[in-house]
Amino acid sequence: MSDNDILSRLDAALAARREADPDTSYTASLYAGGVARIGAKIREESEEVVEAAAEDDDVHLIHEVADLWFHCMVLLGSRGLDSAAVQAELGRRFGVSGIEEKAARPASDGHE
Ligand SMILES: N=c1c2ncn([C@@H]3O[C@H](COP(=O)(O)OP(=O)(O)OP(=O)(O)O)[C@@H](O)[C@H]3O)c2ncn1[C@@H]1O[C@H](COP(=O)(O)O)[C@@H](O)[C@H]1O
Repeated sequence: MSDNDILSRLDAALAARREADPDTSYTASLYAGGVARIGAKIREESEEVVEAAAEDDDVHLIHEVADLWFHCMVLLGSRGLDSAAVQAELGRRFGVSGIEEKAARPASDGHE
């Protein structure tokens, strides 16, 4: 099994946690707190990623990015989505220059 399979395995685990007890599942406790709680964790973990990036400790950086990915996956799970949807979007973008893609966006596109 490749390391990439961990994302789909984790997707399945996170989906199963929708029925779990928040007292025994960290994921279920995040779901119970909704976007406010999950979003707060994503902000916190994002900050920790940036702080780790300023250090010369690759293991710490990888640990913090894993925390951030995990909490983003929980956010997707809370909406009934999963990492496969994000991988599909990255696949759609693959090979398209970010500079060219942004220049081709319609003027009405609200994304920055
Ligand atoms: N991959 C993860 C995972 N990554 C991080 N975390 C938790 O995320 C939390 C992060 O907490 P904190 O912010 O307090 O910790 P921190 O920011 O790393 O702390 P410091 O860096 O400041 O020391 C910790 O409780 C971690 O255990 C995770 N919790 C669960 N999973 C996966 O989710 C599955 C389901 O977990 P449960 O829902 O708990 O059963 C597990 O089997 C795992 O596969």
